Amino acid sequence: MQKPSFQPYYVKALSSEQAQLPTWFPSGHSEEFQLILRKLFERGFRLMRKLNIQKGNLSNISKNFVLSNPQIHVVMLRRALDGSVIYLARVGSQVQGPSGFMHGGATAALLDDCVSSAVLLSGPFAMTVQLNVQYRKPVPLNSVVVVEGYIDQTNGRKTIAGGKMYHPDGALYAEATLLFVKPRLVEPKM
Ligand SMILES: CCCCC/C=C\C/C=C\C/C=C\C/C=C\CCCC(=O)SCCNC(=O)CCNC(=O)[C@H](O)C(C)(C)COP(=O)(O)OP(=O)(O)OC[C@H]1O[C@@H](n2cnc3c(N)ncnc32)[C@H](O)[C@@H]1OP(=O)(O)O
Repeated sequence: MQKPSFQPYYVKALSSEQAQLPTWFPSGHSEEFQLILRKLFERGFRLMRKLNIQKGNLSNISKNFVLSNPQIHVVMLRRALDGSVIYLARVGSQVQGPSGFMHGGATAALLDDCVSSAVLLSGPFAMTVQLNVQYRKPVPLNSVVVVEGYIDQTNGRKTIAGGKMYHPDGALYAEATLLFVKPRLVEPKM
């Protein structure tokens, strides 16, 4: 009798998620694709549909500079356990800074956006007031990068958060610390 083949849960997850993935992403059969997502699934991240945040007054958020940029294709994942967010992004050839490499401002924008998503999805509306980026290695154009955003601590209206951008094999490109402030409630005039 033929044994049923063992199919890890992420393979099933991948096949149901694939239909939603953008066409730029490496095909579902490519090893790179399977490997990146498998590692993220194993760490508890799950794919988020942009559709989930395209409802009502949140619709403008996915139109922002990073998420709507045709040169920065983003697939968003989130881990319910701690609210961390991952952007799996493919950086196009026109996001160039130094020849052949990604512009540092675009790196900062991607980090800011990913960490902002983690903050916004986990709590009340807050804005970035400080962003400190450490650039460790130049990011090649036309490559897939993993961007991770997480919250460190919240104290009153202030939230300290962090982000990392790395190659899918784990090599660090950049890391950032951010301060978010929830705007003061403006008292209505009587
Ligand atoms: C609407 C609901 C949204 C729900 C979203 C749901 C899902 C989201 C999903 C996906 C999201 C995707 C992407 C995210 C989208 C965009 C990401 C981009 C993020 C950005 O790109 S965002 C733009 C750049 N960002 C700014 O444009 C901010 C300009 N800024 C201000 O608009 C004001 O700054 C404000 C209103 C923030 C605060 O003003 P305020 O008057 O309410 O507060 P105040 O001044 O009193 O400061 C209170 C305490 O923060 C300290 N403090 C303030 N600033 C500081 C600083 N720079 N350094 C150190 N400490 C600072 C003070 O020292 C004081 O501290 P203390 O209390 O200890 O004295």
